Amino acid sequence: MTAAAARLAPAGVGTHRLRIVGARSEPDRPALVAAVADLLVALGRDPTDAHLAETPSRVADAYAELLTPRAFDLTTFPNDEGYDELVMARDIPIHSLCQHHLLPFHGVAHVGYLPGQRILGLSKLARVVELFARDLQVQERLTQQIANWLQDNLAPKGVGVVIEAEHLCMSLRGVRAAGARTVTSALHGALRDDDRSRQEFFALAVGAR
Ligand SMILES: Nc1nc2c(ncn2[C@@H]2O[C@H](COP(=O)(O)OP(=O)(O)OP(=O)(O)O)[C@@H](O)[C@H]2O)c(=O)[nH]1
Ligand SMILES: [Zn+2]
Repeated sequence: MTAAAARLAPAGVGTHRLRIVGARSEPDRPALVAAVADLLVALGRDPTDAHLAETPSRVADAYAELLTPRAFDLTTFPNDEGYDELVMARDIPIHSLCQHHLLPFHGVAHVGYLPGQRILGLSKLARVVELFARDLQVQERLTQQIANWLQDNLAPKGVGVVIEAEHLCMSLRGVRAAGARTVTSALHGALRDDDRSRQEFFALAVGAR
């Protein structure tokens, strides 16, 4: 998925930076523009209408933006003080596109880890969420990808991810269960295997509301 195939050395001194670039193929813009123009015609609309004339290119740009994660530096620092409690970023806004209906799902992600030899720049937790959310997704895979990636690239003692999201395909159409939120989780290391750490993670992630 990313250029971060090289695992960050878990030990070592100083600040480490690893450039992360989403490696997904770029959408074919001309094909996308033509497809949206066809969609408008199929919907019985006049594509020369002043409001619709530029819609195919706007929609193409919108999809390209929604499906392209921003590149970032994965910055880590030595855990000099041996901090050994959870680091938790709660309520990270998350937006993605449902793979089944191409409609948005959105909500919040709670991402935590138990540091090993290095700690992560805090903003990077939200950046890793975006790295995988800007894709055609199902919520279960998205949750696992974030947890797996952090486990592989940060080598912490444990990682936990919870996502709470509303799927517009479930609220606007179909079953029309407006307000229903789907909750998924993925755990690694001590957050999966150690009962106390696991309970603490879930208490911090979802218990405090
Ligand atoms: N597991 C999972 N299912 C999802 C996700 N997003 C959407 N879906 C579901 O994908 C399913 C597709 O089912 P289908 O029966 O083929 O589609 P449909 O006829 O449009 O289904 P309804 O939404 O029930 O009208 C639906 O139940 C959606 O709610 C997701 O992130 N994870
Ligand atoms: Zn859907």
